[in-house]
Amino acid sequence: MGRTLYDKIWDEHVVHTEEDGTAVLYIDRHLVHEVTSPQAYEGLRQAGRKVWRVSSVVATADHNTPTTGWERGYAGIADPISKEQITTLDANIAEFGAAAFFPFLSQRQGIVHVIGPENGATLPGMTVVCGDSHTSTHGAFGALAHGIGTSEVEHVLATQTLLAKKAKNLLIKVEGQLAKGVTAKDIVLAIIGRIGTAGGTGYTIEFAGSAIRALSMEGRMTVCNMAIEAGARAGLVAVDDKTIDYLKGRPLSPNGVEWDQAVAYWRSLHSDPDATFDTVVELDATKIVPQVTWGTSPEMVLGIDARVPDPDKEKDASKRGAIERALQYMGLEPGKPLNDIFVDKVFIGSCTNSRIEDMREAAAMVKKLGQKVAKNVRLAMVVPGSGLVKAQAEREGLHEIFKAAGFEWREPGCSMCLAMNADRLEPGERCASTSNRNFEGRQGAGGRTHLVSPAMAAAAAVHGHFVDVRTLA
Ligand SMILES: CC(C)[C@H](C(=O)O)[C@@H](O)C(=O)O
Ligand code: SF4
Repeated sequence: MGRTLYDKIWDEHVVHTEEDGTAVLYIDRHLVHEVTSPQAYEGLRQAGRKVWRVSSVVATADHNTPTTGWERGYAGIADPISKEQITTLDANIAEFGAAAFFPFLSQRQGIVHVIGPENGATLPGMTVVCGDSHTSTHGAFGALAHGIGTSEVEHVLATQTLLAKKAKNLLIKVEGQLAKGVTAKDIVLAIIGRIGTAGGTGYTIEFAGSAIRALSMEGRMTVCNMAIEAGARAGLVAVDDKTIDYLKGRPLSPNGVEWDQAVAYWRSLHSDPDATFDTVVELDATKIVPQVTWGTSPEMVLGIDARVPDPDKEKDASKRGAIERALQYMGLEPGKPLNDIFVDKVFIGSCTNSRIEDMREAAAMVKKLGQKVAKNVRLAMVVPGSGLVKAQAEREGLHEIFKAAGFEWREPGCSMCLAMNADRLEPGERCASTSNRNFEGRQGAGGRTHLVSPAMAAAAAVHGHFVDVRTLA
């Protein structure tokens, strides 16, 4: 019987399965950041344990790092708790070791889900874990990657294994060509709009179809990044030439004979033609329009040509209540066209959309519009996902386009994706954001988040309100 890509990677890594289905899974790559690792290392220390396979660990500081003031070094980290988390990671890696460590201020530092792939730390067929829910991102490389909790971080550090139960297989097929201006972010928001934030619960999602094949690796990472917002712990895309080309020559990628052997294996990393999925969902890419979230969950999303929903039209009482609460929090009136929503801040960044292609997409929109950030927008910021992305963008002159238009060009990190560092929304502020979560208070207490693509965020910054980027071509 044919196997899915998920089945194949799972089978390769199972060490043992209990009668109730609980499996011991071997872990190839462990990505570590400063938020979810301190207690795990402390646990090892107290038990007198070492890290089982130091060469599997790749670490960086990202959530708490400031995006300004790097010239002041560690003194530039204003918040004492942030500073402590960052220095604790430094000390833990110094004591326990890692294959690679990109600390605060280093040139390769960045968001863990950006630096993993760009350094070749994420390879096809691997099991990848990180104490972070957006680890699903790495599934874009045909790796089985998912987030784990702090106690599991300790377990993996100590044993190189994870206890897990196999999920079901969900195939999401997106067929057809995207319209101009419609991007990977719009695909994944449209998927979540369709299946809901619980649609993928209990599944590993494989994203397939011609629209997914046509995406760059960056685009595939954007899609897999938000698999977790669709309820699935892991998302996958089959390996193809793009995957292999992306990885060639990366610092931690294999080379020489090992590269050839690896590529031969990687080419088997796709679902067999006769593989069966527990559930199949199909989307027509030609019908996807630029998406904007209007509420406080990623599933509260509509095309830019829509209006804010009217709770009175919802028959289901609990859904009606959810819409009412969301609209109240978001300060929105039913029936308002989405393109009449004005924003106070714009954030282009996060592990969803801070790679070089996202920077290019946003810069191209700013350049095309040829105007400055609108007067009503208090702050428009672009935060590259890593030091390497920043350097590449600067080589291409993208920072000059942003700065000339009035955007701030910052140092890499999670930044305003979540309020764990100095970048945040003030109560009541409304933000066009390229991140992945729009929960209440996510970007700061009382802050209002609208999730969009980089092109949509750039256009909102210049116009001061949302606009359909398809009309700007
Ligand atoms: C801080 C971390 C544990 C968290 C996560 O797991 O995703 C964060 O990255 C987020 O995006 O909410
Ligand atoms: S950028 Fe945002 S979603 Fe991604 S790891 Fe950082 S906080 Fe989490």
